Amino acid sequence: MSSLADFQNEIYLNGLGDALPALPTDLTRLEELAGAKLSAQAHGYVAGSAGSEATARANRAAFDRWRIVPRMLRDVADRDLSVEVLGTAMPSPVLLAPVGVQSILHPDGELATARAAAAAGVTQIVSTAASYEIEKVAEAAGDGPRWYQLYWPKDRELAASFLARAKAAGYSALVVTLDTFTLAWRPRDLDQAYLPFLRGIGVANYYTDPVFQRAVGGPVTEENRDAALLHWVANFGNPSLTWDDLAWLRERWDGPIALKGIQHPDDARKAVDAGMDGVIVSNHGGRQVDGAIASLDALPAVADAVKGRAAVLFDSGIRTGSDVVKALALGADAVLIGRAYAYGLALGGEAGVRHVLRCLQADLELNMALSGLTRPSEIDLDVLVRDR
Ligand SMILES: Cc1cc2nc3c(=O)[nH]c(=O)nc-3n(C[C@H](O)[C@H](O)[C@H](O)COP(=O)(O)O)c2cc1C
Ligand SMILES: O=C(O)C(=O)c1ccccc1
Repeated sequence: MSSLADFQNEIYLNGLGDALPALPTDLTRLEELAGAKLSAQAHGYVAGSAGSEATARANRAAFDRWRIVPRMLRDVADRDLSVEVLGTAMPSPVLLAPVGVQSILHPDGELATARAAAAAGVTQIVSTAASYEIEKVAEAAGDGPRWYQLYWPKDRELAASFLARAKAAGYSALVVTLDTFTLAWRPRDLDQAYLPFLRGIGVANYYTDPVFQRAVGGPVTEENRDAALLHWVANFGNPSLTWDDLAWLRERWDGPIALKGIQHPDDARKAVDAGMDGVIVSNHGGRQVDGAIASLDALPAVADAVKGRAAVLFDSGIRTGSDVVKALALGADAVLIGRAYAYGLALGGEAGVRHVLRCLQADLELNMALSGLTRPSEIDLDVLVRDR
């Protein structure tokens, strides 16, 4: 019996703002509140997307074109939202997407997120561009489930070092992000000439790495700081990678691997052919290709192409429980949230992320139960109609 929905009664009985953070329970309202709290630069970085932000808007609009058709009298008393994805047990089909540079949101950054995720048993995907070293994030997570997200650097030795460190620190699965070998045209950041890395945020996992240090002639200090930054810029991404390069990765990581940024069914098939265990249907929250298809619209064809052969995860635009139901109905096994928890972190640190997780999971369970659904495995296309 799931207890994720108990949060609803807890709020009614005790209220928000006493023991619980006084944050809205409608997670779509967090962005605006975070805007009032964060610097214009940090808010622009997180809330912003690529170009005219057409894809970011399309991501949200796509959810609105589907409607859930609730079913009655189905005995939904016994509910269980738990799933297992890539060998990891989860209380619900919700994970925390890799979000780098979290110290621009809150001084405790990924450490606060790790504590909140671990307390909920929710899987945190930790970015190569985290503001804290992945070993320290792992320590904050304790027994909490964690996956590692690789930004595949040009230097193969550095990539190998990242993988070895992630393995040693207990990250159980690998997520390889393909859609961001370089940052897109992002007007909000360009207009403010703002990049976290130029301020030394998001480079901790590079600067403390022995392979990186060898390349810049020792530990990064005041003296070689500019050289280190140039080396980071030159190495962050590799635009010349092809599908053939995945064999190298497959040989060096013995756990599950998922490719993030898949939008075309042929790419999903190629991922399976290359021995990958999962795909993450994502357009990076609209932050990369402006004018790209809404991620939800890309999901059904990708799921059709590989379902049963690979885990299908989804992100870009998830804000509510009904969004999760729709993504699962359209073929996802689980979803990732990005900005939703990033704003929680900005507004309330660890408690803010915990709040977001509790709200989203309670909303999801109630939405499912009231629709006649007790388990994620019951959610399929029959649950939805296209809104005309
Ligand atoms: C501030 C910010 C930083 C991000 N950093 C990373 C990252 O380091 N690695 C990565 O794979 N994706 C990164 N993403 C993309 C997220 O993993 C995810 O794909 C996206 O946020 C999903 O869309 P949503 O924000 O609408 O949930 C980032 C997103 C944001 C908003
Ligand atoms: O901003 C992003 O979307 C992103 O993915 C990223 C890339 C490098 C470092 C930090 C975040």
